[in-house]
Amino acid sequence: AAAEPGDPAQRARKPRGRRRPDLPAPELWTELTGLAASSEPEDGSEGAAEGRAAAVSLEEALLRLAEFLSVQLGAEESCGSPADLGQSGEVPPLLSVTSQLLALLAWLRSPRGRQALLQGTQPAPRVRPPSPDGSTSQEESPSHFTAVPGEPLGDETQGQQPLQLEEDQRAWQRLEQLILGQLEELKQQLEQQEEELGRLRLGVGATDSEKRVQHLTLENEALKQSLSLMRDLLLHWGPGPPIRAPQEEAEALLELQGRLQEAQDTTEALRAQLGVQEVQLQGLQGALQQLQQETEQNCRRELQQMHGQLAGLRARMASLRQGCGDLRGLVSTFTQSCQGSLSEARGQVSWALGALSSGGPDTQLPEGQQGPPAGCPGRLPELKGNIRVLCRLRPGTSSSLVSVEPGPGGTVTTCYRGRHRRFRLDWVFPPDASQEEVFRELEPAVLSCLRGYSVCIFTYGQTGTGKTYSMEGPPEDPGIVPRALQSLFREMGAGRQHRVTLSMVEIYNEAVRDLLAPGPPERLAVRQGPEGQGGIQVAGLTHWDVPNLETLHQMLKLGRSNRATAATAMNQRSSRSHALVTLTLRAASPPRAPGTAGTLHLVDLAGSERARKAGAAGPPRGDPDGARRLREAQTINRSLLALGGVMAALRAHRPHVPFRDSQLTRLLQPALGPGTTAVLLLQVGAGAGQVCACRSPPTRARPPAPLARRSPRGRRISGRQSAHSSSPTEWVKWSWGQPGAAGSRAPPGRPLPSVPTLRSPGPPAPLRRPLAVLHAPVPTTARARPSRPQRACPCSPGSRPCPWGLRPGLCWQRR
Ligand SMILES: Nc1ncnc2c1ncn2[C@@H]1O[C@H](COP(=O)(O)OP(=O)(O)OP(=O)(O)O)[C@@H](O)[C@H]1O
Repeated sequence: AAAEPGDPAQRARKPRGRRRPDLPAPELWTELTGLAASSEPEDGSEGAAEGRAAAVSLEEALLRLAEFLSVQLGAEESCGSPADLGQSGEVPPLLSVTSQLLALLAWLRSPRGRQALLQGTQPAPRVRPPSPDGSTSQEESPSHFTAVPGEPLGDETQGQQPLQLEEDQRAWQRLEQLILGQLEELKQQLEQQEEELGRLRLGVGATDSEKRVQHLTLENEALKQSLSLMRDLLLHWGPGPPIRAPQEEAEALLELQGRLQEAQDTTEALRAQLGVQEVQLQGLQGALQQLQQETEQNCRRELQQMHGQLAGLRARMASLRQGCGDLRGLVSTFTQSCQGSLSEARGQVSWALGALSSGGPDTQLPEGQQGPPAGCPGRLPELKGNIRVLCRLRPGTSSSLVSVEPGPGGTVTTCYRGRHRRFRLDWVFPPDASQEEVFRELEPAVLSCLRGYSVCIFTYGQTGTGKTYSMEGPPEDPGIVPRALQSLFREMGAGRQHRVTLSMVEIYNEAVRDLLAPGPPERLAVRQGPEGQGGIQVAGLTHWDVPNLETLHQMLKLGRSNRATAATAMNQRSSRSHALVTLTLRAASPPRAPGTAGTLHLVDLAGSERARKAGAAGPPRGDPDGARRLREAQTINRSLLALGGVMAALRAHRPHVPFRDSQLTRLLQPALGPGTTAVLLLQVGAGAGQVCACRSPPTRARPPAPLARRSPRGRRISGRQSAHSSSPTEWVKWSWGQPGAAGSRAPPGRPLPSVPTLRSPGPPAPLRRPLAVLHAPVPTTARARPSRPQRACPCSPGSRPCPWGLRPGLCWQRR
């Protein structure tokens, strides 16, 4: 190497333990192959035959070395250089071994090497293997071997043989030490690998660990090959005399093999452990996922259960509240009933005392006046509750939509969009219930008016469900109103002690109108009565004394005919207004205290309706009928909503009851207040039968030709006043008054009804209400229509004459 400084072997020897960056693996391979080729003797001397054996062995060694290097390089290329193993500048021991071998080859190429080869199969003893640190000392450098090829070997040389042998022996010992050093390095590498394996056992990551294991496996393979190569070289080139070194080496090799085996076993065990851990990890992940899903499902289920329980609790609380309200109502009703009984007893006692004292000592009370009037069954209405709700099903109602359990405390079950709801009511009438059956349940309440009670019966329900049928009924099967009147008059008997007055109003589009007004229809004002008199007053409302039942029927018929009706998609003759019939029964003689008044309100409410269903929605542009129908439906629904609000407030015993929300509730305020009895007949109808019998599209009933309305003074009624008469509905408003009165007209094709003898009730009698009726209605002041209208309406600005000829304060313009 010293002789040929440019030899690649020298370059390979210099950076011992260091990678040669200037010599890539393929070039190294080429260099080694070239060396192998050049190791053959070039001169073809006689030593060639002997040297061939050494050259062949050397070639084999070189081929093995090349094979090893290829394995090593392949391992490095496939695995890359791991960061921890490939520390910068760290060269695998195999390359160091390679560099040593290259140094040896370089020496063999030198003349001295060749000479040594010629002398025997053993390698030249003067080879100075590099020191373990890679440097070659000056005295051990190949330059120390100064033999020249071709120089004859004399006796002097032979005399120096023991010395030379000794020197060779030392050189071989150094070589042995060097190899042992290499082996030490290999051991250290193995220890490092073991450490790496230990680190892998801690488990960093599956992918990195696998890579590391693969890399270490390849390293192990390479080391194994390196070891076997070294062993072969040692066996081939190793010194003969020192027997101990090969043995130790063999032991060391065995130990190393054992370690290698151990490392391989550890690697295998680690790999198996990794596989097991991966399986366990997958299992754990699956279990975790399943656990999450189960937890989520459980949470959802529990949440739903909680929601259900909450809804149940809410419903229970609502029913408890309702029950509490009912109980409160019962208690208050009972208290009032007791008070009523007491006051009645007091009244009877005082009347009896008065009668006895005025008659003299022998006076006896008439037999028939000792008890309450016949047919008045005690205090049944009060004990049944002051608000009772009955229900009647319209014939033809589909049983799949509405099913009932009829009778007292019966139930109505509705099915709407698959949702069933059940309602318990005071009484439920089946669809085939007759008018007689319905009235029988209401009769006690009706008759209680004779004892001074205020009773209100009204029908409520969707349009076309039979409210008017139940209330009025056809002539051949009369409804509640005719039967109630008949029953009352029958109870009063021929020699009746009551004065009966009648009033009848309708609420059309929130306007209160007198259906029995002798003059043209007018909008009446509803006012709160003066302090002390209480109740509600309707200014201008006529109250008619009714002498007998026939007159009463005629008047009701007249009022009905004046009511606003119209054809809708759901009812051919739909009531477009709320109708209120009020009958006041004032006791005029004993046994009742004079002036004691009972009131019976019979209310036929307009039907609640959906504009779309009733055909009122979406009127074609410019269709005034459709627009009016829509407005009617809106006001009807609004007033019914207000009625619902009032009922809810009464039921909940709220301090404020919103009576003022609509004209309907204002008018009904006296009938719904404390101490009164209200009976609500709920009309229910659903299914095909509910639809109007005439399946043809709703025909616009042609209103009768407008009457030639004229004021009593002969002026034409126009503009806003005549809007009433130009209504599209079928109602006909016509003035009705004393025969021959100005403005009396019969509608075309309609005979004038036989006019009963009416008389104005005159100023109201002083009011004496029974104590039980705390808020009995105060009859409004009956206003007799003046026979002759005033010439001018002083309430209008500029003394413009009132077109209706009304008295001052009643003119609509002023109002
Ligand atoms: N119980 C019944 N038996 C026989 N026919 C009935 C019954 N109930 C209702 N009808 C019929 O149903 C139709 C509609 O009834 P009605 O006019 O009384 O309904 P309504 O509820 O007053 O409607 P609206 O609110 O529109 O005035 C009428 O032709 C009536 O004869």
